[in-house]
Amino acid sequence: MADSSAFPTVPCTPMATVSRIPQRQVNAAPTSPLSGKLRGGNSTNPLGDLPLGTMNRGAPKMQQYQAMPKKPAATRGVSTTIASTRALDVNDKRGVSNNTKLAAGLSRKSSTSSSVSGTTTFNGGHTIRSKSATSMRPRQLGSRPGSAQDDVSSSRIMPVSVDAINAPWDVKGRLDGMERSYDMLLTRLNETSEELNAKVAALETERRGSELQLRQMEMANMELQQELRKAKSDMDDDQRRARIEMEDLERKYRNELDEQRRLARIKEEDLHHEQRMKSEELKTTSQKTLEERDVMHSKAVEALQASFESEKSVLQTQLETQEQQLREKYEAEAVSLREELQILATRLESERATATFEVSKRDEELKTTRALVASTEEQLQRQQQITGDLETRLRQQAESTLSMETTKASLFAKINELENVVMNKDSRIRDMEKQLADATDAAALAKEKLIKEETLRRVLHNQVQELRGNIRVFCRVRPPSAKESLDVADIHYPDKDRECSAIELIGPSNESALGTAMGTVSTKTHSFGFDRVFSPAATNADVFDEISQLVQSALDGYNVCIFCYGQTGSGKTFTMSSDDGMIRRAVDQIFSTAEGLQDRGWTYKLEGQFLEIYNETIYDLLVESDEFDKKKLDIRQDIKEGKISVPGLSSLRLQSRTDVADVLRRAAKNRTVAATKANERSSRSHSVFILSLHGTNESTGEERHGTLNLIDLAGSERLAHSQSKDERLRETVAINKSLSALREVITAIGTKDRTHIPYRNSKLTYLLQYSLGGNSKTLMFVNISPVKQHIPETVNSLRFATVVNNTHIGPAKKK
Ligand SMILES: Nc1ncnc2c1ncn2[C@@H]1O[C@H](COP(=O)(O)OP(=O)(O)OP(=O)(O)O)[C@@H](O)[C@H]1O
Repeated sequence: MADSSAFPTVPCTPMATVSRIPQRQVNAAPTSPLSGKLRGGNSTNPLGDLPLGTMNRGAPKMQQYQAMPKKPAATRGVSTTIASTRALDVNDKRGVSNNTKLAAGLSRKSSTSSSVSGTTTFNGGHTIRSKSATSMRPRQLGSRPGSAQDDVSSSRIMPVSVDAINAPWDVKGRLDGMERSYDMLLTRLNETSEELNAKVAALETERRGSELQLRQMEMANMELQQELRKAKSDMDDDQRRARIEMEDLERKYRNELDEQRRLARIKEEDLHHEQRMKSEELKTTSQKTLEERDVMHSKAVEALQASFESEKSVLQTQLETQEQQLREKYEAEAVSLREELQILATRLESERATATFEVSKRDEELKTTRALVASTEEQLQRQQQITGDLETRLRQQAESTLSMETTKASLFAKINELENVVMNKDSRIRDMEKQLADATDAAALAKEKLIKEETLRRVLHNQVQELRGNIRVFCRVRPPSAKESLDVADIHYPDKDRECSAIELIGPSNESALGTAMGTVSTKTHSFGFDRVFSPAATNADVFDEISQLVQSALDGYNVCIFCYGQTGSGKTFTMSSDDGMIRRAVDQIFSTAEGLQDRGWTYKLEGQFLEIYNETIYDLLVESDEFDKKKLDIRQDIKEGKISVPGLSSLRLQSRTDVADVLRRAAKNRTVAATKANERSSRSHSVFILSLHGTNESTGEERHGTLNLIDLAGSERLAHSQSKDERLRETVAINKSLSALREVITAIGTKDRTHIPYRNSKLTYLLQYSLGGNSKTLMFVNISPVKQHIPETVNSLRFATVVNNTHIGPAKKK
């Protein structure tokens, strides 16, 4: 039996190959190269490797077999049956390349075996002839134990020997021999499969050569056919001639033939008679012989039949066993194949899934690409449309350009005309411009002259003031706040469009006894005149414009004293110490002018001091905050030098506007600290900013010493009105004392007899001794409130201001 390992796994692909093999090739497997491959894939076919030559050589062997000494027909018949079964087996296996087909082949084999392969007839010469026997291979018939291997190794033909055919009726031995041959063939099959492949290739080459030869032969055939046609026509001619001759001869010999026939018929009848007689005799003899032989043959057939039956049953059993084994093997193989198939299917499924995924991905990409293509096409269409529109517009543009060219030409003509007109007009305009320029120059000259005259007027006015020696007084009325808007005093500015020096205050109603009896009410108008009156509309800039020349005097070496007088809340601090107040503006101007004077050789050194007089005590506003209030300062007079100093008072060098801003900030901070200690202290103290200027001229060697005192006085309310108590009372007394002293000093200065001027009555007057006493240019701001309720205080302030304004202090001197 063939080893199970001899059945290699049939791959899937060869199955497909098999299914494509034409049926003709399957049946004629040994001669087909494809069947060779098929055999290579199915090693269970022991005859599958028989080469073409071997198979072809089967015919002579068959003839040899037929020519062999006759065996008992029954024996040969059995061998033939087995051989034909094998042959069928081989053919079936060759034709079936998968398990299913193999199983079908096996079942077919079985049925074939049981029907004793085709027709078995007994001929007179005891020869068994069958269809299977004629188609089977002689080598199978001749296989026997011991000789098979040599035969296979020496040749692929199974040798057929007469001895084998005449071998004794050892069916088992013969079967064993056949099985061994079968095994050897199987082994050989594996060995020769490669050779077969090579041979198949060679056969293929041979086939191609044969095809070539066939084509050549076809060509030759065609030539031959042509010759044949020619020969045929020649032959037709000859035939015609021969027929005529034949007919002649026929006619000639017909009579002779008829005669001969008649004679032969007579002779035949004689012979027939004789033959019938002899035949009767022979028939009788033969009948006897045949009957004897029939009896003998019947016995032999019966014996053969019995032996055949037993052998058949043995074979049947073996066949079934083989079939069972094969079935099991094939089933196992089928299972493994199925598993393999399953694995392949799984793999295929996963590959299909991957492929599906890939396909879907590609689909997505395709969709995206299509969408992209669609959008691109859309864009292209849009672009084309735009291009079309643009072309249309271009055409329209070209047309309009053409028409514009025409228009342009006509316009050029018009332009030329207009240019001529314009040129004429230009010359007229130039004339007019010249006239205008002349007029403007004249106006500028007139304005300049006017300004100069105004300046001159002011200078002269100042000179007159200086000659008169008066302290100048500026009156400033602050605007009412939102709260005060319903209680505003009736204030008039009678010369607001001219000198701006008069102010009228309409007092409260007065009802006299007579007036009451008469039923009349009188109001008093308080009229005052000062150097300048500023209405609520005036800004600090407007105010500073009027005092800038006075500030300039400090650079020229004069002592300048500017102070603000007025009741609490009348606008003193706003005028003097606010961000754009007189201190800031005066210092700015001094720095600007000093910088301008550098060209003329002047260098200025500036120093600042800031003090506060509160309750007749002097405080340094430029010390550190924690030092404030700790240092007590006093005033010292240097009669020789003619100046007042405060020893220990901080004096800061001011080199820039920033330094001045720092000084003001520090002073404001200290005043805030002081305010927490004494409520509303800032209103109830005098603050004095002292700017000392020392100028030297390198070119001329001149020196100038000037002082600018900017003073924000405490509120000037009268004691009777203040209703103050305790500390507040003390403050008020101190304030009134210093302000009274100021009044007294100014009054004393204004008198003709100046023997005693009470400067030392207060710290304020003592400090301002040289600023008030004739060696100074002094300016007093009288700040007044616009509130009706404050009219009495306002009138009081204005009266004091009038006194000051009328005071003659003599001309100031340069130092
Ligand atoms: N010309 C002005 N224009 C606008 N507001 C002003 C003007 N003058 C004063 N004020 C405002 O009036 C209020 C009182 O002014 P300010 O503090 O200067 O008065 P004061 O006389 O210095 O008072 P005190 O004696 O208490 O220091 C402030 O709010 C100030 O801003």
